[in-house]
Amino acid sequence: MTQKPFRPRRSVLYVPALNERALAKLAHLSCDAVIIDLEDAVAPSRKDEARNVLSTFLSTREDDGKEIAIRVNGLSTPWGRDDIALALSTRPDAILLPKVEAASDVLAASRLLDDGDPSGKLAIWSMIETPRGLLEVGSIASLGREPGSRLDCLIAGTNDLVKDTGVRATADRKWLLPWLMQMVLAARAGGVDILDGVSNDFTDLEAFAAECAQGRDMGFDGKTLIHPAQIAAANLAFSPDESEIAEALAIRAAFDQPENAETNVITIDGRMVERLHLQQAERLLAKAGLQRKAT
Ligand SMILES: CC(C)(COP(=O)(O)OP(=O)(O)OC[C@H]1O[C@@H](n2cnc3c(N)ncnc32)[C@H](O)[C@@H]1OP(=O)(O)O)[C@@H](O)C(=O)NCCC(=O)NCCSC(=O)C[C@H](O)C(=O)O
Ligand SMILES: [Mg+2]
Repeated sequence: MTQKPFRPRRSVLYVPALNERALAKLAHLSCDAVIIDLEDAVAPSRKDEARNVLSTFLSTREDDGKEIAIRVNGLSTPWGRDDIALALSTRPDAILLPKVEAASDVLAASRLLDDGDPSGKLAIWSMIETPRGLLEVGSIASLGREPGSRLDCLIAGTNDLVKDTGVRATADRKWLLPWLMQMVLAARAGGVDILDGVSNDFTDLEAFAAECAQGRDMGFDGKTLIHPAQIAAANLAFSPDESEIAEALAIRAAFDQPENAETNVITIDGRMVERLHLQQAERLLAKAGLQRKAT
């Protein structure tokens, strides 16, 4: 299977599609990706207006390297198909499907994209935010391993999960943690990225930094954000630090030695290092922008 090119998704900012002032700010923000929301951030009476604003924004913006996803409305709503048509005409990098409950939801959206985007460049990201979606997360994520699959990323929707399950949203997220770990596991099995849910209090940056650190330690690739004030902490938490980079470079250098070419277990600074650690090191170095040059 060919490896997908690495895209950093440390900080992924939601912006309501109707908020022109916020859209105009995006070019100056240092988030890795943006999700422009046509779903929950837009009232039902304003969906058409939001699509128009978004269309103008996407057709006039200059590419600044950020990944752009459009969060469409669900296909069972009156707006989902028009949102997908908009995505096909404006060509973001991805559409984000809300409230995905089964692999068939992703496949249905993928079929709608096939006619307008036969090359399969438009990726699909999927929210996991309902009890059913959570129970099906393994089969949803496993689509990522299907040849030609558009599924590229899962996103935890913790607000909807709290609403639908009745768990209390505590600062330490203790009731959500088992479900979040389930999502991480499913994403790894399916070979897709997984992003942590949002933190609604955008004024308590200390608590936010702690939540980012928790998400990083749980294995998330990045965090979804609601406010520009949250970008710096997410970028910091989900970037490898200097000592991790140094250690990974040492592992790469050790396995590059000709005498280790046929060796799977070596010692570095008194610690056992296996080839599996080399894979881990290469993934970390890719995150730090230090991937090996193609030969
Ligand atoms: C939460 C907000 C409504 C707060 O907005 P505001 O009161 O305007 O905040 P500030 O005055 O502090 O804003 C300062 C300037 O920053 C700009 N800004 C604010 N938010 C954004 C943003 N997201 N992207 C870009 N720029 C932003 C403001 O425009 C101010 O600039 P200026 O006007 O020039 O002074 C607001 O932050 C917001 O709307 N956030 C996103 C909300 C959203 O999209 N929600 C839906 C997605 S979250 C979700 O659904 C999760 C999931 O589905 C689940 O279930 O968990
Ligand atoms: Mg939601």
